Amino acid sequence: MKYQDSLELAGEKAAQVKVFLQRAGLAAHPVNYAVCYDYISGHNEALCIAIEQKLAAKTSLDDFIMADLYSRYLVPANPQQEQLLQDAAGIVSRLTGYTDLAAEQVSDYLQQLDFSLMQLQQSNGENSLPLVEQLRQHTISFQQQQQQLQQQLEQANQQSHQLRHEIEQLKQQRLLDPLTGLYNRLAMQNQLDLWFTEQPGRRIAAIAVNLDHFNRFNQDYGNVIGDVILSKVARKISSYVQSSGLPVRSGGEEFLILLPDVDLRSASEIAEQVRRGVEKLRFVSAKSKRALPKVTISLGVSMFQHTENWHQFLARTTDVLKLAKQRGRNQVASEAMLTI
Ligand SMILES: Nc1nc2c(ncn2[C@@H]2O[C@H](COP(=O)(O)OP(=O)(O)OP(=O)(O)O)[C@@H](O)[C@H]2O)c(=O)[nH]1
Repeated sequence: MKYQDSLELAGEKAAQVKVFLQRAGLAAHPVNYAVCYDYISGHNEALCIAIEQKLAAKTSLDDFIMADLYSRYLVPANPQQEQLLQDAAGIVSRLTGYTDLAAEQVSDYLQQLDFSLMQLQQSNGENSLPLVEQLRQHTISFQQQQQQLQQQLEQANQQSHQLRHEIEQLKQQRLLDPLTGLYNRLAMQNQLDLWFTEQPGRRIAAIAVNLDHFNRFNQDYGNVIGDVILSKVARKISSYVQSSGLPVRSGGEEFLILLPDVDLRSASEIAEQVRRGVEKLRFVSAKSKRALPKVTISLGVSMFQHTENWHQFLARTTDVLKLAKQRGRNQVASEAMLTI
């Protein structure tokens, strides 16, 4: 069991959770409550760090952020994964069973063979026909057993192929954001680790992208339309990323484009193209057929420095993005501006 708090302790924590949720203006529904309870308990270190970072950055926690924290740090194992693991365990145990059975059958047959040969030797040719017949029967039954085993092995082999395919699909899904289809933070982490270990001196640019005044958009038009906007903007962003780059949904309404072998100038040009592309998007409400307001994005561009780790790199890129916000939004800021 995950929680083993006494009734008294759980009551104290519940009171703290209530205060926390009230201060943050969050409803005490199960997701918010679970995230908050874990945070107050302090055992889930990764969750605590994530919340502390948000609080330090004065990010107001809302339902989306809480749902994101829930799925990232609290969500129980995915049932599909559980099923695959069970299937895999089933196939492995069946294969082990077949191997044991095959070894047993071979050993039995060899014993029978030894025994029959001994009897044949001792009989000196007399009464050898029934012995040969017995041996023939043993051989036939052994052949039948082996054929049956062969069929079972073929079946297990087919199932293991299918399983491998499903595992591959699941691995792929684990790396994708379900709303936008872009890569998620896990994929980004993997990719950055790969680039840095494969080629430590490699040039890597990052473009942080954030929708402008998206909170207002959500409030005015609702979260469902907000979601549609997010996925359309995501699609636009990825249309500017070549196959070598990585478009990522790094947070709720935040994206990141990682570009290997690109310098600051080229990355800034790409960022500007993305900005213009998104600005040109037009959205019409399916219900009222009325045009929705223009959506704009702010972008921050920086280059990886080999004296920093990738957390620092991404944090610096976010700082550059903040500069674009401060300068009035709907624009690109580059790290070169930070020193001006
Ligand atoms: N519809 C929808 N909204 C989301 C999602 N994830 C985050 N958001 C919303 O994005 C908004 C982000 O708001 P803020 O961080 O205040 O930023 P902003 O309003 O975009 O303002 P600036 O970034 O300063 O221009 C919040 O209203 C979140 O609820 C999502 O998956 N779907």
